[in-house]
Amino acid sequence: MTDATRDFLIAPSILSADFARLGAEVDDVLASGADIVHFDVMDNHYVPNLTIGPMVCEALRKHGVTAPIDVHLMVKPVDRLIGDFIDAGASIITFHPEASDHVDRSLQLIRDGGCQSGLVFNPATPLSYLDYVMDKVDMVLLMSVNPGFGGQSFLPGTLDKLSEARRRIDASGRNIRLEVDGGVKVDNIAEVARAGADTFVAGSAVFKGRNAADPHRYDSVIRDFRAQLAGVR
Ligand SMILES: O=C(CO)[C@@H](O)[C@H](O)COP(=O)(O)O
Ligand SMILES: [Fe+2]
Repeated sequence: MTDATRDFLIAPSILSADFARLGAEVDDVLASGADIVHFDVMDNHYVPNLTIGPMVCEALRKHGVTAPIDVHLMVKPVDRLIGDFIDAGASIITFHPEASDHVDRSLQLIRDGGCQSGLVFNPATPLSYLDYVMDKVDMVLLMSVNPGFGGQSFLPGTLDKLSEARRRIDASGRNIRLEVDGGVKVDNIAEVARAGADTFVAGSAVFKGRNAADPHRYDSVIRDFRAQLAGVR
């Protein structure tokens, strides 16, 4: 495994940000040390919640956000929105394989649009969806909660699944990120990293963790995450 594949990235989920001041929230969290912006798209069909779409992604780019935007599509069908998010400035687009009739085609659409591609696995979705498309994914995202809402508790069964995903990624010899999403907190991030994750989505933990002295900064919680990860390297 190369060092590059184990660089740890912190990806705050803006689902838990203050939507009334989203641009400023994204600026603040990036200035506080976050690496990438996790952008949850929910359609009230594939998941029982409704959030934000390509116009908001485009607005963040126009606002001046230059960090990678990691679009997590929880929508069905997926293909038309892939094109819209490519045009809106997404950097990474992941989708749930059950929500696409043609997984290979959806992955290819993302790559053809110049974005990094990935598959998302719900807690009960088997990793076998990777079997014939490993060469078409740049990211594997394991849900550690059932998708649809922030603020849920980490499902412990995810740890073994992360180890299995890490084995598959290492065996592929490709530089594929292993992201985890749901219930990641300061007190479990080290264990999650030890199981094989290198990219950590955290919504409520980050946005409820404003600095006590300055409510526009998140340095202290992001520093706490990194301190935990430093012990894992
Ligand atoms: O995709 C989702 C939920 O479906 C996530 O990205 C959540 O937004 C993570 O929130 P926390 O569990 O970290 O609060
Ligand atoms: Fe997400």
